[in-house]
Amino acid sequence: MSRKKSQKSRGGGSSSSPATSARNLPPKDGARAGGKSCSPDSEVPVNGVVVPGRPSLSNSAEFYDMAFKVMLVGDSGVGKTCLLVRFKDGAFLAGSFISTVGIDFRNKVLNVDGVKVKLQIWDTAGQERFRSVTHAYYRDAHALLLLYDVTNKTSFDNIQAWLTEIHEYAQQDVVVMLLGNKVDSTHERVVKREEGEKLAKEYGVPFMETSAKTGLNVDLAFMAIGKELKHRSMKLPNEPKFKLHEYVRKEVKGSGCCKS
Ligand SMILES: Nc1nc2c(ncn2[C@@H]2O[C@H](COP(=O)(O)OP(=O)(O)OP(=O)(O)O)[C@@H](O)[C@H]2O)c(=O)[nH]1
Repeated sequence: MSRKKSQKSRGGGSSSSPATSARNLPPKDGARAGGKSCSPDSEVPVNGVVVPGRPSLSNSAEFYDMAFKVMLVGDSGVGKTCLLVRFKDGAFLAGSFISTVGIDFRNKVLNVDGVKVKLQIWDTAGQERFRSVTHAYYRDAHALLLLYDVTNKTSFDNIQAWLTEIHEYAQQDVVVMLLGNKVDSTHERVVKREEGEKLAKEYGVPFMETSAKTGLNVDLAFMAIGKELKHRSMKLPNEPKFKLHEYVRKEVKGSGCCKS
């Protein structure tokens, strides 16, 4: 599958403008990027967790102890690619919006309490026409970051439909986190933080507002997922149970504050 993006106007929704150009993305780990090898590292899934048989090298040539698959989902234009690029490269892809075609992944190894946790992060296309492609990837996902755009009410209204889709296609115990992105756009905001919080509470999922532009809460979102997955898979006898909701509540920063 190609990871080229088709250019389209801003404003979200699921229009399907024809492809005109590819975005000048930084190099990616995913196989679909520039003809690099597509197969993830030689890892053996054990109880759904990808555990290397020996200290392993990831695509990004970093050792890790355990690996998990994380998917970014949500309407087209909510900022999934930008969130991933911010997390992976610490950069923001400003300029014209070029929509993802299909699906692609990038790796990042996090140090979670002394354990090297590799997140293989799949960036999906939000456009309706790619839905059947992304459905196939839900099954293997350990965590899903579900995004809406705080400046786009439709993307927020569609969260319910995304959750229904997740319940239909993902594993029952998949970790889901709701993210309200683009909080830097204060003047264009149409979805209040309280609305996001209420919806997340209704569905029992952790919630935070993020900005791929400023970096607000971006590292935190992935670290929270990494911590939850690591604790689930290790379950050390003397270790207190990790409480994802509590961790997020404690660590999250408000949009008026600082960078993550
Ligand atoms: N102000 C602001 N703009 C953002 C932010 N994140 C993304 N954008 C902009 O929103 C547009 C869409 O971002 P993408 O990351 O391509 O959106 P996407 O969810 O990957 O879209 P699809 O690939 O179509 O699914 C781009 O013009 C970005 O520059 C953010 O945090 N703040």
